[in-house]
Amino acid sequence: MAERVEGFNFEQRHGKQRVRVARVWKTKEGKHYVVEWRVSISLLSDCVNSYLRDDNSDIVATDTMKNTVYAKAKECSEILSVENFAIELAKHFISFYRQVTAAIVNIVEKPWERIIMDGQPHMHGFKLGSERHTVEAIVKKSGALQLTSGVEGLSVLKTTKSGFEGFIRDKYTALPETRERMLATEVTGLWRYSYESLSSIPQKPLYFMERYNDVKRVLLETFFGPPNEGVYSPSVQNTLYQMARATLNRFPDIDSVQLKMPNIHFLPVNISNTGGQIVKFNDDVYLPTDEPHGSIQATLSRFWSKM
Ligand SMILES: O=c1[nH]c(=O)c2[nH]c(=O)[nH]c2[nH]1
Repeated sequence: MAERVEGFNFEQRHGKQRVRVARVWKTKEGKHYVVEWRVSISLLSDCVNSYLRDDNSDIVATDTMKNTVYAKAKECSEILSVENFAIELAKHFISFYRQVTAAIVNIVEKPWERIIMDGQPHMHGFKLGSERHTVEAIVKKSGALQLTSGVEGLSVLKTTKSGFEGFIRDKYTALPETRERMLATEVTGLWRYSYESLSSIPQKPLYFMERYNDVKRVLLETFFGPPNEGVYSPSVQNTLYQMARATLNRFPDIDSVQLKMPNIHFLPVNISNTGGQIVKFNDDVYLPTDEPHGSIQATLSRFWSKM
């Protein structure tokens, strides 16, 4: 989106980051639903004069963008997925302002979950869960759409069925080979949907919310394996690939999956003093660490995907 300005190439965008909004919906029967979103907006718009001279006549004020988040939240009279809210916001900016050629809306949803008390879902009580649902919607004036959903902070750990063998050994290698270790990671996932226009997205208001839960389930099932036997992981790399592949195989409307899976190490504890060994590691006592950690990431796309 570069343009030529005074003999230079010039690219610009402006927006409002981290606008926080919560929205509550209440049914006649007294059941409440709540979402909390952190919304970031970035507009590609023809407002080059504001950079070149004292002329703000083409600027959509970022304060207006912030207000729009609250106004649109108010307008949503029915519960909707974070994806649909992002698309609604983006649609507003590209259709309302002649200057705006594309809107990029990123939202992170805070994981408020209905509390269950004595097996009974509470009508208006919620507690904070852990992993967060994310979305990026890019909408152009033409109606072209790029929709990417994701999950962040999905921390998982298994205490066995993980090993790491057969890697390069050289004069700096100290890591022993093993078929028995802990495997822990914090998954960040992004998946791009195949819908390429505003008119092609599914009409069901909670479609993408269900997809989010289904993708998470497939990622977790693949990471852990069946409850009793589990599944052996020969490396984080292989497990990551299996997770990405299972997602593409299961969901035909997802074209591309990116996974980041840091290898969070649990170090075996062995302690001795001159009197002998105080703690001898027997796959039982570990030193949990967060630094340093391995970093493993990959993107798997269908051949025809544009990601
Ligand atoms: O699953 C792993 N992948 C690696 O690339 C790696 N490197 C390492 O030291 N341990 C591990 N484990």
